[in-house]
Amino acid sequence: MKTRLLIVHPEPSTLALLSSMLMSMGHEIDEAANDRMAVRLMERGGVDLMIAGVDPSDIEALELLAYMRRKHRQIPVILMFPDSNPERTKEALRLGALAVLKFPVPATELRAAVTQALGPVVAAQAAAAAAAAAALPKPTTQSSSAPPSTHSPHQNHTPAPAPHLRAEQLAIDWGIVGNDPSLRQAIELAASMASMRSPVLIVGEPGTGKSLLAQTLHSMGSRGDKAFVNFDCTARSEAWSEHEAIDPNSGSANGQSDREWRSQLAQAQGGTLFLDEVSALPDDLRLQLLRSLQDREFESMNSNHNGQPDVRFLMSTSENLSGLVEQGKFRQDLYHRISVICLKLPPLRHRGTDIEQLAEYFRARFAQEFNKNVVGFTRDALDCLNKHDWPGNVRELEGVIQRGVVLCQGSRITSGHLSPGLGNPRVSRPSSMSSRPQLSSSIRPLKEALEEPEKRIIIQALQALNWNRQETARVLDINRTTLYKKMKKYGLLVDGPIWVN
Ligand SMILES: Nc1ncnc2c1ncn2[C@@H]1O[C@H](COP(=O)(O)OP(=O)(O)OP(=O)(O)O)[C@@H](O)[C@H]1O
Repeated sequence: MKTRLLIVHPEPSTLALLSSMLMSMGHEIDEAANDRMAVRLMERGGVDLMIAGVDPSDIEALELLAYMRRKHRQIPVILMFPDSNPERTKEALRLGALAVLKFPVPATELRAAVTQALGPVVAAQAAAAAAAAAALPKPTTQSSSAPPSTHSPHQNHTPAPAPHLRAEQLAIDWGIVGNDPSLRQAIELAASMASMRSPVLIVGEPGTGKSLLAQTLHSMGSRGDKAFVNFDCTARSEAWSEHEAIDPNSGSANGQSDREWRSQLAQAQGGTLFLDEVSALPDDLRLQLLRSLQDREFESMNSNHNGQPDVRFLMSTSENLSGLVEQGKFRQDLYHRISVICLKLPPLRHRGTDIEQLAEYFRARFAQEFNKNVVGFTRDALDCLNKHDWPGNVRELEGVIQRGVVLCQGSRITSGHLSPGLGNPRVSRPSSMSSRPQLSSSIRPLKEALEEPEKRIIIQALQALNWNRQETARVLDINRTTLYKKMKKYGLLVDGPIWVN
């Protein structure tokens, strides 16, 4: 799939230089010496990215950008200024420029900016190709408020409730592939609150795209050009439990958590602090979070800023937080504050045709990355993908397709290029895990073969101990974080499908 770039610059020699820098990436290039020519080429259609060199001191420097935002909102624009001009840069970013580079620009930097800008475009092309390949019924003019249909990969391509253009649009705008109604609902809700300051909790199984959605929510809003600080609560909790094991006297009393919290807030000043897997946040930091949220409420009630850092909190969880509250394992007061706005991401196995769209997207991405001429999938490979349960959700699919592209010697990925065991009958979910998984008799890598008995032992212990993790970790003689990670890996984290509306 070729992408077309439009380069705009008044200097013919610069135009030629930029074209030669980018042509080697395999893009088709159009050139325009001025705004008028650029507009004409835009109206002809087919352009995926505009790169324009402008003089920031020129009063009309941002006219072309403004035109692009008015008429071609989805097409990214990269500007190049010959001199640094922070004021104009800020204005250009506010108007919607994807990036402002200083010209002359090193070829590597320019190519990196172009690759980044075209990521969503490639995703959109892949989504469109996947939709076409799946030969879905023609989209109707159904409105997006129509009730969402329930999708199952077993259903034979139930017509999607909204036009596929919609999926394309999502991919173009935010690099999120998928047409599932619940996914779309979550993204639309995210878009509507992107510039608000209120905390948002993103809920979904591991690998469903919670971090991607958090990053998108941040980038879409008014804080998009400020810091996005990702705080991995599980890693923090693990580091902390190791520290405790070495020094049992250390803890919150020594003020370390206070310093750590302040440092995170300082880093995220003006932007977003994303607490990934918030239920793993250690108790002392939960208290810090609660205080920060309370201070925020106090501040807005009194409409004064009492020196609190200006940080928006986004959080994710793959656990049933209300269940943890009931079991006394998560503070109720904190839960009420963080769960006011809750975005729910559906598991991949409930997302019907999204499996094929995502597979096509990752195939295109990895084929480009590894420079391989892998153009699609055989029917048996698609059957395998559709039959699988995807406990690791989109992340698992991404890994499977990456492997498929690497192993594929021909032009299409076959079932043989996919992971062994994929397409076997679906494994049961945590709620119906009474039966033991069968051990395969085929010879496989040891690490992979050991996963099945490990999973079975963990399930047995959890069931025997009524899913009490602390007890289970004690009985299995592993620490709680290790148990948590293994549960996450095997798709055992969720007590019930809390993200299904
Ligand atoms: N709809 C999507 N379109 C394209 N890529 C996606 C989509 N959803 C997830 N991904 C990709 O799948 C991978 C896993 O996504 P992400 O890390 O956001 O999941 P997560 O729910 O935060 O996982 P975890 O709970 O394990 O932290 C990432 O590489 C992400 O870019």
